Amino acid sequence: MHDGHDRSQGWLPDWRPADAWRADMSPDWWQWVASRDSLTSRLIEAAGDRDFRVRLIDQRLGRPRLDEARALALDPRQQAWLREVALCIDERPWVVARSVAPMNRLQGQRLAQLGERSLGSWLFRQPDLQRSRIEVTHRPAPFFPEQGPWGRRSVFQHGRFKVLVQEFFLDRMADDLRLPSR
Ligand SMILES: C=C(O[C@@H]1C=C(C(=O)O)C=C[C@H]1O)C(=O)O
Repeated sequence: MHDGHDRSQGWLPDWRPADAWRADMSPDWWQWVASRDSLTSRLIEAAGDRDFRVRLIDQRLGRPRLDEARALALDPRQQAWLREVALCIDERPWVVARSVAPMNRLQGQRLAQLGERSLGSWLFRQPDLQRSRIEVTHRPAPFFPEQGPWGRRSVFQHGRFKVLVQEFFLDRMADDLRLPSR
C-alpha cells in the first residue's frame, strides 16, 4: 500500500560524471546519454513518422530522495514538486523521467501547468537556460518497473527556476532502435 512515503529511499543512486562511464558505454549510447540538447527533440526525430507523446505518470508534492535533495541543495525534509513521465513512441515507453523542483512561488506552477507537454519544450525555449554537467548511473529507475542500460541526471536553471531532471533509458528503446545493450 502506498502510504505516501517514498519507498525509493533505499535506492542507491551511484551517480558519476558521464566521462567516468565512457569506457563502459557504446558510442551509440554515448550519443544519447551525453547529449546536452533536448531529449524530446531527439526522440521525436528518432521516432520518424511514429507517434511521440509524453505520458504523465505522477505529479505531486512530496519529499525528494536524499540524492535528489543533495543535487538541489535542498533540505530533504522540505517538500518539492515531483513529476514522473514516460516518453513514449507508439505508446511504448522509451524513456522514463523524474523531475524534482524546489517548492516555491514559481517552480511548482510551471511544472503543474505542463500536463502532457514536454518539460523540455518549455525549458529549451528559455534564452538564459543553464544546464549542469550530466551525471550517469547504470541503476534502473526506482520509480518504474522496466529495466534499462543507463540513467542520467542534470540540473537546469532559468532565472530563479531550478529543476533536477533524471532520465532513464529503457531496454525497449534499445530494442526498437537496435542499439547495443549498454
Ligand atoms: C528536459 C527535457 O524534457 C523531457 C521531458 C520531461 C517531462 O515532460 O517531464 C522530462 C524529461 C525530459 O526527457 C528534454 O526534452 O530534454
